[in-house]
Formats: sequence, structure tokens, C-alpha cells
Amino acid sequence: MADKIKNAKIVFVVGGPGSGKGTQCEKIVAKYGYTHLSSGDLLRAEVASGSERGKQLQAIMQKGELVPLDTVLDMIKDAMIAKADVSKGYLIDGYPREVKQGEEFEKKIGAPALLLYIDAKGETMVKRLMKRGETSGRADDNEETIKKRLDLYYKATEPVIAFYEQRGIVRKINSELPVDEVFAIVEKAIDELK
Ligand SMILES: Nc1ncnc2c1ncn2[C@@H]1O[C@H](COP(=O)(O)OP(=O)(O)O)[C@@H](O)[C@H]1O
Ligand SMILES: Nc1ncnc2c1ncn2[C@H]1C[C@H](O)[C@@H](COP(=O)(O)OP(=O)(O)O)O1
Ligand SMILES: [Mg+2]
Repeated sequence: MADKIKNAKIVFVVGGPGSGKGTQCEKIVAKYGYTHLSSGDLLRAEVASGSERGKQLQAIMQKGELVPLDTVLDMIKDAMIAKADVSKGYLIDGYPREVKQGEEFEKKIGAPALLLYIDAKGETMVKRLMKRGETSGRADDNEETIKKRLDLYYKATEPVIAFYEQRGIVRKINSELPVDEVFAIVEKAIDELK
């Protein structure tokens, strides 16, 4: 089964909470037809199902912590396989969140061709998340959890960017700009792939 995705084009989308990963992924899907898989969305779907596992995940996410690596990697892998016959490429949004996640992904699935580093200032991310929290209904879009997510991002996720920089596949995207201007930079990075 996993053979079906061995040669797939894989793009990691990495950035802090509220940096604009989901926003840019939506625009990539519209223009390039890639398959968008957000680890957070997959986890929230499991929570919404009301399963026992979903309840455990919800408790972790509400605290702003990372769920177990195997749980999220299995979900991504299953979702990739489900789309293997139709996918032009995969946007893996919100993963890897720590270097170990990247290493395990490569062992079980394959190597990324590109890492889009969606970069915004801490204060910008906090502002956007507080605003998003007014309507998102997300249990983690509150001041206390946002602070924890941001701390964890700097501690665990930023090293992921350094790890892939050595491989020359990181494209840093200035996400302080308006959405369409950010996307113009994203487009250049994706077009280089073809
Ligand atoms: N370039 C931007 N300028 C202003 N607001 C933005 C920009 N990109 C995203 N946002 C807003 O910031 C919030 C977080 O964006 P989102 O795409 O959900 O980020 P992430 O998936 O990285 O957490 C959303 O409310 C979104 O509308
Ligand atoms: N790769 C991953 N490993 C562990 N936990 C993850 C994960 N991706 C998401 N989660 C959990 C912890 C996160 O705080 C929460 C929300 O993730 P998200 O939706 O990707 O946030 P955001 O889009 O605001 O960056 O889900
Ligand atoms: Mg998101």
C-alpha cells in the first residue's frame, strides 16, 4: 500500500501557530490542485467523531501540547494513501513539529521535495490567533494556550527548519505581508519544483 505514495511530490508546510499555513495551503490547492493534509484538521476530525481516542487527543491539544508522534503520522499516512491515485502532490501542513517527526516520516513515507517556512513575528501570530479565536470555536485559540503553543514552536519546531536547511529545500516566506503578496512568494517556490 505504502508503495503507492513512494514517489509522490511532498511539500512540508512549517510555521508557527497562526502564521498563515492553512491560508496559503488553501490557495495552493486552488491553483495547483495539490492534496492538503493538515495534521491539526485530521486530529480535530478524530475529536469530532467522539471516539475515546478523540477525547484523549482533545485534552492534549487544549493544553497546547503535541499529540503522540505515531498517532499523527499514522493519520497522515492513511490520508495520503487514500488520495494516492488522484494526487498531484501533497501539502503536509503542521508536520513535522519536531525533528524526530521529520525523521520518522521519511522512514515510513518518503522525503520532502520542498519545505515552505511560513514566517511571521510572534506578536503577529498572537494577534491573528486571538482574532481567529473569536470565531474558530477552537479550544486552543485562547491566550493561555496560544502562549504555550508559541513557546513549543520556538523550542521544538524551529529546529526542524534548520535540519532541512542543510538539505537546501527550505524556502522562507515572509508571512507579514497581505495574503496575496505572501502567495506570490509561495507560487515562485512551488513553480521551481516543476
Ligand atoms: N498574510 C496574512 N495577513 C493577515 N492575516 C492573515 C494572513 N495569513 C493568515 N491570516 C489570518 O491569520 C489567522 C491564522 O491563519 P491560519 O492560516 O489559520 O494559520 P495557521 O494554519 O498557520 O495556524 C487566520 O485568521 C487568517 O485569516
Ligand atoms: N504534527 C503534530 N504532532 C503533534 N501534535 C500535533 C501535530 N499537528 C497538530 N498537533 C496538535 C497540537 C497542536 O497544538 C494542535 C493544533 O494544530 P494545528 O491545527 O496545526 O495548529 P495551527 O494551524 O494553529 O498551527 O494539534
Ligand atoms: Mg492551521
